[in-house]
Formats: sequence, structure tokens, C-alpha cells
Amino acid sequence: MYYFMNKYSQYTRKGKKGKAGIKMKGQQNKGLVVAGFLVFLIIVVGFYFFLDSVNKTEQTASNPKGTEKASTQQAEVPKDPMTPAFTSKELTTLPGENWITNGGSTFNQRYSTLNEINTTNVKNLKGKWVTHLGSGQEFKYSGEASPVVYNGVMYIITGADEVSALDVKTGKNLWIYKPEIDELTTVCCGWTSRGVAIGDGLVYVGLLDARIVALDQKTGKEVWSTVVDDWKKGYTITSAPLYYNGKIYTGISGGDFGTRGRVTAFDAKSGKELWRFYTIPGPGETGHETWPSDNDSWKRGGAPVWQTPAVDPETGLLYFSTGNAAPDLDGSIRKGDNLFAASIVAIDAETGKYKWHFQEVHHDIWDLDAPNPVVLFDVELDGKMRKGLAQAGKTGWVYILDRTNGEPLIGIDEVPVSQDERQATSPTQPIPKGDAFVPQEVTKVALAKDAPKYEGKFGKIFDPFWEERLLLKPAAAGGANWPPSAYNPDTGYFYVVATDQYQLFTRSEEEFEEGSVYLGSIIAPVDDSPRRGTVTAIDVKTNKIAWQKVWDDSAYSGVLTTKGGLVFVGHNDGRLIAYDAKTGDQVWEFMTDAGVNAAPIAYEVDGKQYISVLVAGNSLAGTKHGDSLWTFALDGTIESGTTPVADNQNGTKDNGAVAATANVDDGQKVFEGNCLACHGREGTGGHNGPDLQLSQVAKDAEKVTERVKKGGKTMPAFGDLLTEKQIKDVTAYITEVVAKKQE
Ligand SMILES: O=C(O)c1cc(C(=O)O)c2c(n1)C(=O)C(=O)c1cc(C(=O)O)[nH]c1-2
Repeated sequence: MYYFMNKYSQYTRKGKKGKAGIKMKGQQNKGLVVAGFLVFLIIVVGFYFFLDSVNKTEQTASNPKGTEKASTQQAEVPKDPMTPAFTSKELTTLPGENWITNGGSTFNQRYSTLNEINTTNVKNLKGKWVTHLGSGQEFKYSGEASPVVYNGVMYIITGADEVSALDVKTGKNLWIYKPEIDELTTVCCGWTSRGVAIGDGLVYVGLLDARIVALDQKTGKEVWSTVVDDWKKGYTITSAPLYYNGKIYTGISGGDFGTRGRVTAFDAKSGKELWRFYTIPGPGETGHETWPSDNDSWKRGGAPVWQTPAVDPETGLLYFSTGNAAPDLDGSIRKGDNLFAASIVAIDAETGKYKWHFQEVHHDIWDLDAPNPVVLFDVELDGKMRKGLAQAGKTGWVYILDRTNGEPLIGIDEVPVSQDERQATSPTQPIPKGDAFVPQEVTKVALAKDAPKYEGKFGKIFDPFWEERLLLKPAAAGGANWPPSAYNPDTGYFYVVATDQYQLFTRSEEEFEEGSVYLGSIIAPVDDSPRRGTVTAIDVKTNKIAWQKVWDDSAYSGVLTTKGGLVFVGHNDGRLIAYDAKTGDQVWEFMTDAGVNAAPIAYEVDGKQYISVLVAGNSLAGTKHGDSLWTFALDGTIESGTTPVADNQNGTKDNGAVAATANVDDGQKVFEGNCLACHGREGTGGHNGPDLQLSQVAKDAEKVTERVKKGGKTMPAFGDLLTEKQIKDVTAYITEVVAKKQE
């Protein structure tokens, strides 16, 4: 690429020739001395500026793996961090030195071939560096991204959609990209991003305002920007894009806003759209007949794709899983199976043409869809190597398929599933043989009567005035939600983090209005019911559980597994934990400074293995927020639990003067920054949070203030996050504006 080329490139190449010519070592060759001097100069001028100067094309040709060492200097010559147009082989190779896609490779296995850190020595693992990314501490931001690393530079995105390039040796920030994003009012599930893609000298980012942008890898400046759809209609991007074969693939979120899901391919160099595959087929396309209602329900039928797809160059297919049909919780106005919602789908990676699908829940009305990324693996079954694909559903089941044709690798039966009689039109559900990793329950209750297993009082955080409701498990949050699973070829186990919790459902009528939440009914957490998390190893040959850890909180981070026989998972309480991949025995833990709600990665620097993870909390999991990128190594010196909490760099905790009177407009801003993700716009219900317009608590200022300060079981306490003035303002907004709307 042109703009990486400059005067230093020739010298660099000469230096490399010198290195390559080890036979020349010791010669008082003038050229070599010049080359050596230049290498020295380059090192002194600094890692980044040196790399700025390298001609990528020539480097790739002369040093494809970037592994040569300087013969004229003790210090190593830094490798070229400018990413080439990665070949499909590079992208499918399981990660070792680098971690170049969101899921480690286009197989999404999140398995590192490094084993320097292993079951024997992991007890010595300590923090090497911690970098505060300077954004993302506000409650509305969730830190869900895995970093990518290429030749010494890491790229990481925060919940504020700010991208940082970090020097992996020191954690030093090389540049930071702060996108210009409008004041968004329709972000369905909070401000978050699950990562970026890299390749061909660019960093590719999906933004919450439904744009996809490419950044210059060395400066962080925007090179191109393409609007995927209109955020005002509810479209948004939270997933990491995928770079493959000169293309960028991205899905789109917004299933709860009556959008039409899709995967779109763009030209990686220009950002030009190449094709789009709608996850709700239009007239004449395969699957359109599964939307028989003659009310155009398919046009706003959801089925978003908010995970990074996987690709297998051998099958030539792009694989991804899909979200809920819309409206999520009212099937009566969208009869039929509603393809391709709650499904695993395979399309031609080059043309975007449909190949096969597997629907996990037909005509889903519970929001038990399929947001967990698909994982590809090869496994020997009955003496034959098979091309497998696994996906962990919100249903609490793992679906294991043959990725060449979408047929189950292990049996899956169609069985009737309990659905509400008014809404169901197709009451069957594919249930895999094997073990579900969270118990299944869909229980109908009338008011607070006879809820099996759950003995608590309903509606602790809101008043029980609904006439009819259902108690469900798993809840809409899962089962397995977005936190990515991993596959370890050494153990043959598929590792899943999941949540086992109840949820209340009640029916309400809802008209479609463009750009507004379109759920169809209401779901809400059950404040005093038990919530557990599970970390589960599933044997892909049998679909049976090999081991399982049960936590007393949700497990909401994602998984890294390694050749060192380890499984790393983050905990809501701030710990990063390592288990023995084979036995599930806990072998290490380390306390960081906020909720660990993102999947860790592994890579190598100067022959030493590092583990990195974004530690920034999650609004839906209700964990403590932060803005740190933590990196661990065997020679690290930072002790567990010793790093101070980062200063809040976004000013929400200003401890400023408390104004005498509350300001409703200011309260609205506080609400939109902190409450909207769960409670929805104007409090009408979002994800996990009840509809405040129906709430009795929301009418009472004292109770609102108390709830905001102290939180409830599933609602976090904001007492430490907001100032007194902000709490007053938001109380005024809720009681004077939101709750009044019900009258
Ligand atoms: O339907 C959608 O488009 C959509 C998008 C997202 C998202 O993009 O974050 C979530 C969900 N649904 C969802 O159902 C859900 O439980 C969820 C949890 C989270 C999160 O960030 O923790 N996002 C989302």
C-alpha cells in the first residue's frame, strides 16, 4: 500500500539482507556497518516511527513471517506491525504469536497454540502492565471486546466505540480513535463493541451509529466510512467485523426495533458494499414462506446478526448465528417458523448466496435465540474425520452440526415445546441429544401461585399488578448469550459460559413504530430469584458434559483455551480465573479492578507468552465498570488485587456541588446515559429492566432514589457512580416524566 512507503524502506531491506546473510557476520563490510548503524538509529528513533517507515509489500516478500533477528545489534529488530492482506491460510491458522481475528482465527476457536503458560506454572502468572483506555467508565458502556494483536501492536475497542492501538511490550498508547457519533437514542442493549478486525494496513470497526469504518493502522485516522443503515430506525453495530479475502463482513443489531437483519460484505480497501444477505428472505427467496402473515411482518422481522461470523476456506462458506424474530415476544402477528431467526446459517463467502440453515427454535417467542458465535472444528467420529460446527444457544443447549450441510453431527430431535397457546403456530423445537448445560423451564404461573423451585416473592422491584405472567428459564439473557465459547482440539471439549436465571414474562400489545423498541410483550428479571452462572466443558463427540463449574452469579465473559491445558474465564466480581482444561480444577485466579466481562486472548512477545483481557464491566450483568486493558505474563510483577481503581476520566463522578433543585432535562441525560440500556427509551422496557411506566415504585420519588442508590438484585447500585445532583435529577425525570406517562 502506497502510503506506507517512504525513504526508509530501502534501508530496511538492506538491513534485512545483512541479517539474512549471517555468513557475513564479523566482516568489516562498510555496507553492513551502514546497515547496522541504520538499524540502531531506527531502534533509537523508536518502535513506532520505525514501523511507520516500513514498506509493507517489500517486507512481506523478504520476510514473510517477520522472524529474522538482527545480526548487528543485541536488541531485536521490531517486526513489521503493518498487517498484510492476510491469506486465508494465515487467517485459519490457529493463533500463536499473533491473534489476528476476533475469535483467534476464522474458525472462532479461541484456542491459542502457546503453552509457555501451563497448568504447572500458571500459579506464577501476574500482571505485566495495565493501561487505562480513558473511556468507557460510565455505566452505559460495557467492555466486551477481545483485542487483536499483530507483531507487537494491539488494537482494542471500548464500549464508547473508542479504539486504541497499544504497544504490547509496554502497554503504551500509540494512538486513540474517538469516533464522531450522534447522540444515539435507540441503542437497544447498551453501548458496547465486541472488537475490531485488521488486515491490509487497516483497522476495521463497526460503530453504534451503524457505520463501518476503516482506520489507518499507523495513525488511527479514518480512511473510509460506510453507512450500513440508519441508526434512527434502530440499526446498530456491536459485533467485531471479519476480514477475509479482501472483504469485510459485518452483521447488524437491532432485533428489538423491528429491523431486518443481514450480513453485508464490503470491499476492504474502499468500503464499497459488495452484497448483502438478508436473514429474513424476501418474496421468492428460500424461507420467505415461513412468514405467512399477510401484514408484511417479514419486513421488520428482526433476525439480527450481532456476532462475528466464521469462515472455512475449504467449504467456501461463511457461517453465523442469528438473533430473535421481531416483535420478540409476540408471535401472533408473525405466524410461521420465521426463518432465519434463532438459526445457524451458512452462505457462500464470495457471493453471499444461501447454502443451508438450522433453526434452533421455530417461531421463537421467548427471545431464546442464537447470539453466541459459531465455532468450527474438525473431529473424528466413528473413525471418520468430520467438519463440525458448534453453537451454544440461549436455550441452554449446544447445537453440533456438520458444517458442510447443516445436518446434526450428533442427533437432534424435534420435540414439542411449551409455548403460549395464543401465540404459537409451530410448537416444536429442535432439542439436541446430550446434556443441556442449564436446566430448561418454561412455566406458566397465574400471579404468584406455585412456581416450582422458585419460592420467592414476585415483583420485588416492581409491583405485581399484571394479571397473567409466565416464569421462564433460561431468561432472554440465556443460557449462552454473546460471551464467546471456545474449542480445544487437545481435549476435544467445547467450553461455554452461561447464565441460569429466571425471568418474568407478561403480555402487552405493542404497535410497530419505526425507531422504537418493538418487543411485543414485557420481560423482566425476578429480583429475588436465584441467579447462577455455569462454566461448562462439553465433549463434542458425545454432546455430554465433561465438567461444569457453578457460580453464584452469571458467567458473562467468554472463554480462552490454550495448548498449555488451560481455560481462562472472567468473573463478574473482577477475577480472571484459570481452570485445568481437562479436569476443570481451578489452577489460578487474579483480582483485577472491575468486572471481567470480555474474553481474554493469548499471544507472544519476544518469545514470551502474554494473556490480555479488557476489564471494563457490563451494564446488563450489573458489574463494576472500569476502563483497563490488563496484560499478564509469568514475569509480571503486579500482584492480584493491588491495582487501584482507575480514575473516572469521563467525569460522571465529579462530586461537584449539589444543586438545590432537581432538573428534569439533566435527569433525562442521566437516564439515557445510565438507565436506557436496561429500561429502554422513556423507561418503556429494554433488556432485563422492567417497564417503568408500569411500575408503582417509579411513581414514588423516595423509592426511586433508594433504588438508584442501592440497586436491586439484578439492578446495580449507582450510589457510587452518580453524584447526589445526578441522582436527584434522574429521580425527577423518572417520577415526573416517565411514571406520569402511565396515567
Ligand atoms: O436483537 C438484537 O439486535 C440484540 C442486540 C444485542 C447487542 O447488539 O448487543 C443484544 C441483544 N439483542 C440481546 O438480546 C441481548 O440479550 C444482549 C445482551 C447484550 C450485551 O451486550 O450484554 N447485547 C445484547
